[in-house]
Amino acid sequence: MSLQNPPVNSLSLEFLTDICISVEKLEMDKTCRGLIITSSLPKVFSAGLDIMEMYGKSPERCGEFWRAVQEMWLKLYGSNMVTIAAINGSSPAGGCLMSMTCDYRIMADNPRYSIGLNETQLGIVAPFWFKDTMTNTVGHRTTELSLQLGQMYNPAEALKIGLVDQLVPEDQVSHYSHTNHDQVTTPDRSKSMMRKPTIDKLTSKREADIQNFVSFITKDSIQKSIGMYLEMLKKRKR
Ligand SMILES: CCCCCCCC/C=C\CC(=O)SCCNC(=O)CCNC(=O)[C@H](O)C(C)(C)COP(=O)(O)OP(=O)(O)OC[C@H]1O[C@@H](n2cnc3c(N)ncnc32)[C@H](O)[C@@H]1OP(=O)(O)O
Repeated sequence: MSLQNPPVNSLSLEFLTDICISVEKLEMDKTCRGLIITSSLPKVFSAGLDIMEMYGKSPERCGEFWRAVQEMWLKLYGSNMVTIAAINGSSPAGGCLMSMTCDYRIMADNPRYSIGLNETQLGIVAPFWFKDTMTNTVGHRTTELSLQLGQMYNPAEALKIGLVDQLVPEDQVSHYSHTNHDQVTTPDRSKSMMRKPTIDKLTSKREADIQNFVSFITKDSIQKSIGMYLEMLKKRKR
């Protein structure tokens, strides 16, 4: 599955819906042995959630958006397929979350790229299931530090903390993803055994999580923080 939503593969409601439909189709296809997620765009795997979906939108629309974010996570984290993230560019926040849903992460060894949960930089606290996914990937202490600082990691740092499993030359990300994928035939029961408690936690609190998100994100103070962050993103370009 090659992500293609220019300019930066931000995860809008529409794009998330497309991703969910694609994953569902693959999941039902008996001939499909697994999934490699990568990006069709240069330099960016995914810029994470589309910030415009969280800025100046109605509570109803925010709720619909958040349900789609949850759905993407539930489908990928709970997938019966062998999943590999071929991270061929930067992958902040929701992009990092998406790659952490996979069984294995291969990243392009380019020091210009970064990966991590940077929500704190937007004045936002990462939701509990973002936090849980990271804890399951890199452990409690590293997650605590990482979330408190909104830390982004270059590929070497990401490898060191176990946020990614392998670094490869930029032009060989696809090759190595396929080679690794071929070595694994089918996920055994240990995958669902390890992930079930985390999945059940969100499933049982899904509606409350949507309500929390909507009331948090529509607060004036949070809207102001997001507005300032958007301004900063645009200024950085000039
Ligand atoms: C109680 C519970 C409450 C829970 C609330 C929690 C909610 C969840 C919160 C966060 C999850 C997220 O995923 S938020 C998104 C975070 N993402 C980022 O901070 C990434 C920001 N982007 C970048 O760092 C860079 O754009 C990049 C490294 C990804 C790519 O850099 P590049 O130089 O190639 O591109 P530009 O920076 O020039 O960007 C091009 C263009 O795209 C716009 N842009 C970038 N990222 C986003 C985004 N995530 N959403 C929407 N738009 C984005 C950027 O502003 C540029 O736009 P213009 O061309 O119009 O200037």
